[in-house]
Amino acid sequence: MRPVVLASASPRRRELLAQIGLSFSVCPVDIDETCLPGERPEHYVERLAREKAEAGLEQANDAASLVIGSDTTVVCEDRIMGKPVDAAEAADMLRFLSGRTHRVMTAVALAGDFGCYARLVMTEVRFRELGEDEIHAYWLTGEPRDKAGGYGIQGRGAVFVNGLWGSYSAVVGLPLQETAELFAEAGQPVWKTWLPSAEKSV
Ligand SMILES: Cc1cn([C@H]2C[C@H](O)[C@@H](COP(=O)(O)OP(=O)(O)OP(=O)(O)O)O2)c(=O)[nH]c1=O
Repeated sequence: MRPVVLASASPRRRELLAQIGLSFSVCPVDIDETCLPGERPEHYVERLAREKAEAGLEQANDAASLVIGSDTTVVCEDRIMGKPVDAAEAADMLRFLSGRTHRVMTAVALAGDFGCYARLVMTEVRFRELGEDEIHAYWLTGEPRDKAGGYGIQGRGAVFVNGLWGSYSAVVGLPLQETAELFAEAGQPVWKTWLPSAEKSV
């Protein structure tokens, strides 16, 4: 397997990638995440995932590296939600998501000497009705701060969710099945890393 780099500062993406058995290094990148005028959310998330992967490849010392970039955005009735900047914005997002079904859009991109491959994954998540007191208490836990839509399904935010259709790992930040697909497309199937060393060359 070629050297794998995760171009992300997200601890969730790190945990998810480790889950499928890959060895990798982490190299966060700093890109402009401004949405372009009139840009559709699905184009926006895929563009950012590609830009993160490509910026990571530029930073990597090894030209043989495979670099992963990803982006997650919550979309509810054409409202695009990134990470809340403060308590008021977080509460506003959660009030809007309350009792509704929203879409979590996550794109993953893999950049290497072959170019850049990407996948866009859409997952529907339904929230039950939320109360003002729990919205306030949830902010105080610190969990909403660094998460798109102001919640984390893998944490306390799980108690808000009463339905999910699609990819759980994509909601948390990295769609694992699609990530493995990109590695296979790049000629580096993930399952080969699971083999004991003696069988790796087979
Ligand atoms: C909806 C949802 C999002 N999130 C997180 C995943 C992402 O880390 C974050 C969305 O922000 P992103 O801008 O996609 O990613 P990031 O800034 O955290 O990391 P980087 O750009 O360096 O890769 O929201 C959860 O952890 N749980 C959830 O349920």
